[in-house]
Amino acid sequence: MAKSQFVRAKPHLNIGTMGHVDHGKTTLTAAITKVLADRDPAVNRFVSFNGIDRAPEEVARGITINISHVEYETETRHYAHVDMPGHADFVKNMITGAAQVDGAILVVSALDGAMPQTREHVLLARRVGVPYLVVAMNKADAVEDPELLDLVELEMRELVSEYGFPGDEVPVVRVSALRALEGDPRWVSSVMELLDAVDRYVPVPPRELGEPFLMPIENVLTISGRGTVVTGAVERGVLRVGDPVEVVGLSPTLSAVATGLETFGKSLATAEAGDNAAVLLRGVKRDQVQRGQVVALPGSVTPHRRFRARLYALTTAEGGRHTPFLANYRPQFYFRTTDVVGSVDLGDLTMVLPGDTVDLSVELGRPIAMDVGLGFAVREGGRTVAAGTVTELLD
Ligand SMILES: Nc1nc2c(ncn2[C@@H]2O[C@H](COP(=O)(O)OP(=O)(O)OP(=O)(O)O)[C@@H](O)[C@H]2O)c(=O)[nH]1
Ligand SMILES: [Mg+2]
Repeated sequence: MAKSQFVRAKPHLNIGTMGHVDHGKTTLTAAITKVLADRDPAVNRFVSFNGIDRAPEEVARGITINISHVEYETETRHYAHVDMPGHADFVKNMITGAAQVDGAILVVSALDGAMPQTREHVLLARRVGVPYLVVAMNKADAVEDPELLDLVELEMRELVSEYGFPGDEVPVVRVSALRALEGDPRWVSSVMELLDAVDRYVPVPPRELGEPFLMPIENVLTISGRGTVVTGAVERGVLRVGDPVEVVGLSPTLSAVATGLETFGKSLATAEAGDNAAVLLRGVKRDQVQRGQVVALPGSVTPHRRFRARLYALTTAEGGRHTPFLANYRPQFYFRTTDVVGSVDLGDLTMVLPGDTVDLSVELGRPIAMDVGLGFAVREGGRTVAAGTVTELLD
C-alpha cells in the first residue's frame, strides 16, 4: 500500500526535553501528545509513556536510555520532539539529541530544583548550539508551598544565565506532566501554557536549504524487500528521491543513491534541513553503514582524523577536571551522533588548566566527516570536561 504523503502545511521545528534523571521528561513528552491529541485528534496522536521508553532495559530500569522522536502539531506549527535521557551514563545520547534541536524544554522537578545533569545539560545545550531554552518546572502538583516554587524558578533563571542564556526572558512554566496525562483540567492547561511559550518564544530558525545536503546517521534499519534505511535529522540542504549521495566517515567513503524518503512514516518527495528523515539507500548493505557516519552530497564533505581546534576546558565548578591535562591526553571526542577516542597535541603549551581556552591539534582514532566550524564535546570518565570547535582541517 502506498504511504500517505507528508504535507508541509505549517512551519516545522525540532524541539526536545532535557534535564536531570527522573524529573519527568518522558512523562511530559507523553502528556504533550495526550493534550494535543485530545484537542485536535485529526492531526495529533497520543504516544503513551511506554510507547516512548520501550526498550526492554528502559522498561526494566525505569529510565530513558535512547533518544526517541515523537511528532505533534500546535495551531501554528509542526514539531518533531526528541525525548532525551537524563541519566549521567547516557549523556552521549543526550548530546546527539541536543545537536538537532531548534529549542529545548529544560525539565526540572520543582521538588528537587537544579541537579547535576540539569546543569550539565544546560552547559551542553550551550556548547552544541541549542539557541533557545524554555523551562518546564515539573511536578508542581507535588509542591504545596508557592514560595518554594518561586525559589526554584529563581534558581533556574540564575543557572541558565550562568551559561549565557537570557535568564530574565526565558519562559519558566509550572506544569504537572503526570496530572496532565491523567486529564486534570488545571494541569492540562499548564501543558498548553508551556506549548504556547514554545510557540511564542522559540523562533523558526533560518534553514540552510542552499547548502550541500548533509544528514548525520542516527540509526540504521533493514526493511525487508526494500533495503537499508538510515535515519537522522537533516542538518543542511535538500535531498530529492533519486539523488546520488555519499556515506562519509569511520570507514572508506561509499557511494549510493537515495531511492526513498520518509518522515514519521509518511513519504517525502524531498527531505530538507530540519526534517527528521529516513533515507532508503540503494546498493548498500546493512553492515556497510553505521551511526556516526553522515549521508552527504557527493564531494561536499570529507573524512578527517587530524584537525586543529579551539577548546574550552570546563572549570571544576562546571563539572570539569580538578587537574590540568598534559600532552598526549586521550579523552573521547563527541561529534554529532558518535564519539571517538583522540589524542591532543598541545604544541608549545605544557598543560591546559580547567577554565583555559586554547588552540591545539587533535588526532582521532577514526576519521569523521567534518568541516571548519563543527562543534564537539570532550568527555572522560562519564563527564564532560571540555568543548571545542574545529578551526582547521589537517588530514
Ligand atoms: N508528582 C509528579 N510526578 C511526576 C510528574 N511527572 C513525572 N513524574 C514521575 O516522576 C518519575 C520519573 O518520570 P520520567 O518521565 O520517567 O522522568 P525522565 O525525566 O524521563 O527520566 P529519565 O529519562 O530516565 O532521565 C515517574 O515516576 C513519574 O511518574 C509530575 O508532574 N508530578
Ligand atoms: Mg525519560
